[in-house]
Amino acid sequence: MDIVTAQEMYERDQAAAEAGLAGTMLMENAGRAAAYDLVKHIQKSDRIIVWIGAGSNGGDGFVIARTLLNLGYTAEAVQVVPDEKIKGDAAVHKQIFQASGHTVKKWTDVEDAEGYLLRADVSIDAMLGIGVQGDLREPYKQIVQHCNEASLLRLAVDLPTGVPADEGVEEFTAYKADYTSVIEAPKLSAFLQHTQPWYGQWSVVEIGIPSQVSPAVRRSMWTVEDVKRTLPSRDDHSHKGSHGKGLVIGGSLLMPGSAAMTSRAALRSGAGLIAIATEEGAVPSISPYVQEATFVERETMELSAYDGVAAGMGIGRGADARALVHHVVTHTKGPLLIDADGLYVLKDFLGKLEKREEPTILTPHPGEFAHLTGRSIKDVLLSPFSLAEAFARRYGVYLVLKGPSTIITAPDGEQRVDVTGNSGLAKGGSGDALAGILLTMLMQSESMLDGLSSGCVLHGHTADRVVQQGRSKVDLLATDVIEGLPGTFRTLSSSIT
Ligand SMILES: NC(=O)C1=CN([C@@H]2O[C@H](COP(=O)(O)OP(=O)(O)OC[C@H]3O[C@@H](n4cnc5c(N)ncnc54)[C@H](O)[C@@H]3O)[C@@H](O)[C@H]2O)[C@@H](O)CC1
Ligand SMILES: Nc1ncnc2c1ncn2[C@@H]1O[C@H](COP(=O)(O)OP(=O)(O)O)[C@@H](O)[C@H]1O
Ligand SMILES: [K+]
Repeated sequence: MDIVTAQEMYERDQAAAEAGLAGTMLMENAGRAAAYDLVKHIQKSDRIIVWIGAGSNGGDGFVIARTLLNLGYTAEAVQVVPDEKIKGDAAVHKQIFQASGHTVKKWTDVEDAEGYLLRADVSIDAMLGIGVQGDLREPYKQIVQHCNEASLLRLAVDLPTGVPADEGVEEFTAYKADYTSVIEAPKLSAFLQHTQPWYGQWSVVEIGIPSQVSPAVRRSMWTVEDVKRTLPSRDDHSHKGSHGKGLVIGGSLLMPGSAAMTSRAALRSGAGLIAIATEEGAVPSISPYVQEATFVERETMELSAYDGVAAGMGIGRGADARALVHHVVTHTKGPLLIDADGLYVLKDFLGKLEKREEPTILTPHPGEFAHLTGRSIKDVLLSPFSLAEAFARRYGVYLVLKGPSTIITAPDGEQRVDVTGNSGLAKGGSGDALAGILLTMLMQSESMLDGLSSGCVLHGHTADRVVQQGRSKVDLLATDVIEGLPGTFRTLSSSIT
């Protein structure tokens, strides 16, 4: 499913119009689709108020109110702006609403809002959508404030009023939705840490824009269904060499667990062979947890003997670590993933990545990405899509920017978003497990972007499954996720069980 900016959404609208789908038709589709989606959250006995704003989001509101009334719900349509502001397609739908025998109520002052809210169980926000610019003006601001304070169910259409569609906007006032029925495609703000909570839960309704005429967007969600579709199959005649021979360069005397978890996660994800290059003194602490792995000495490791290398977890941030990562970046000829401490020390010679001919994969969380880019974490969280794209293009790398919504960017700028996972993963070790899964995926997948995207979903989806099946978000450990992988593989593909 594509993820769009406001501009890209307007371009779709335009393409649909050129294909003959008039704006009024699209608005009818949008309103009806949203109404049928929203009623899943409404009881027949609920009293509903539909707030209608000045633009096309308000137009959707007239269609929604008419559909709800037709279905036998008790709904009031409240236009929050003067009549002259209702124009174009929205005016057509207002006309149809009235011609259907319904009355348009008006919001005139703040007491009105309180009165309406006192009588309602459910509020549907069809005030503003992707057209919002800057902070809310009156009367929207007051109405939003009253709605947010009232004890009722808050639903929204397309976007909660006031939430910007795009990234980069820090300050805004917005309607706090419990659920949002998103029109046609999710907007960037549905995935950002500071805007996503305003949506509540959300899902997307299809409104009839022919996908063949929609301008291509190189940004989409990657889901469990996509993993099922693209997961590498395990050939009956395969041998261990067929599934990838990987090297994990990680761990140290004080941080042995990281290398153990990355290696174990790689093996649990199907890697054929895993070798570990760690500090000699750490070997006895690591080997009991991954009996299947072999060990190689860091001084003599043969970097070109592997189908994939993952480096950096638990190596520390001192001069030795820096020299190690420098050596690895210079001499590894195959695909190379760098994580954790490796990213920290990489900063001084990032330029070297541009010269690599085989894929480089960097897997920072926002703090590590801020360090790599010299930006603040706040900036990273405000504009992760554009910063990730610029960085991936500049250094020619695959960038996995981790978080509740993980953004995977290819060197050509194509982006995927993984929304699986839960706050149980916000715990040391989760990133190490992910690095191991990704190491296997990068060795086995025909498409690097598909493989990395699937690796992120395998990780998050497994955490979700394990939490549903006995663990909680409080006690979940990275090792639980690793040991949950077999269950995930069993549910994903009958050909591998
Ligand atoms: N493909 C599409 O683009 C479709 C869009 N539809 C709906 O149309 C919406 C977009 O319509 P519009 O472009 O009219 O945008 P909006 O419905 O968001 O409204 C824009 C209006 O709000 C006013 N406004 C902007 N910022 C404001 C602020 N800070 N305070 C107060 N008023 C402000 C503007 O002056 C303008 O009148 C979508 O969100 C969706 O709900 C659907 O009807 C059908 C298809
Ligand atoms: N609240 C959350 N919801 C979903 N996934 C999360 C959440 N917090 C963290 N994660 C995931 O957990 C992993 C954490 O990685 P990282 O920050 O590198 O952890 P570590 O410090 O353990 O290496 C990432 O895959 C990230 O997407
Ligand atoms: K809205």
